[in-house]
Amino acid sequence: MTTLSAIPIHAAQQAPVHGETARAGAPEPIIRVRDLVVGFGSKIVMKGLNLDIRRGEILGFVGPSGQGKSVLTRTILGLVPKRAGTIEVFGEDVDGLTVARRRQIEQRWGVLFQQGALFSALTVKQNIQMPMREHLNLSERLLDEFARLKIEMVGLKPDAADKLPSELSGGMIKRAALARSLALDPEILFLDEPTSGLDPIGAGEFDDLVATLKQTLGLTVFMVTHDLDSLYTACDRIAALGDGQIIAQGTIAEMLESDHPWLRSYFHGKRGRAVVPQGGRHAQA
Ligand SMILES: Nc1ncnc2c1ncn2[C@@H]1O[C@H](COP(=O)(O)OP(=O)(O)OP(=O)(O)O)[C@@H](O)[C@H]1O
Repeated sequence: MTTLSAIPIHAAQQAPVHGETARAGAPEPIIRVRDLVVGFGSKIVMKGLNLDIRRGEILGFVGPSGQGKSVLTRTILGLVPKRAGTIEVFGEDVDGLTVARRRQIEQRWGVLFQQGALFSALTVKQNIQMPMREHLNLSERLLDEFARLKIEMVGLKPDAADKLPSELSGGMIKRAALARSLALDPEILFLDEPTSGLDPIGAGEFDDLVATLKQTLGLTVFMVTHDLDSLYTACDRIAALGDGQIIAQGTIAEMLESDHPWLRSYFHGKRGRAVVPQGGRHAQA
């Protein structure tokens, strides 16, 4: 690593923010959702949901299809309006934020949406640099150096920098999109089904990468997933959504003990049973 690689973008570019708590001493949880109600027309998707995302954890978020996992993510990100309830991010109620403060907070999270979302006309390097250009005022030399670091961080070869998304495999696209979500050195990563579309080996490698990044960068990760392997190998805790509320949360061991019918069929059904013997790397976290 070069000396430059040790410089966090935050330190170089972002002035301390009023009321900011230092990263190491921040209060838990990093995100706190209370009594959340979200709906579209007459359809109510969140019915008084409560959830904490704790600093430094990988929280796997599961639940039947169409129950609102993506909607919750998008609501926390401010992309879907809520009807009631509170969302606190980094200890601040998002309802009270000024536009400028909101923008500062948005720089502290990275998002990897399910539909990849790399710009097809831009190279990997240009994709990664896009959030940096939008939020930071860096020289071209620093932009190139930071993009190079992000590419290295996600395990892509340096020559991926100048490739277009169409020249990459599915796994490489996921890694490039992850590199872009890390562009601003976020504290939280939101991953929406990050291993969907990957073969089991590629998915396992991606899970390992996320777990490694969590350790090395001190990230908090909120991961929407249907992937049982991810729950066993990467997640510290799991929260399950059902009928607009959290029906259970805890370690994989605790989820396995749940009597809830959906959780029983999810974890103890045919696919769940197939995964159990190979899992457990993080089961006792
Ligand atoms: N913009 C929208 N307008 C109307 N309804 C919406 C909108 N976004 C989501 N919904 C509805 O909200 C519900 C929850 O959708 P969501 O995509 O969050 O489910 P999910 O749990 O992530 O599903 P999956 O596991 O299949 O990805 C669905 O019934 C969906 O049709």
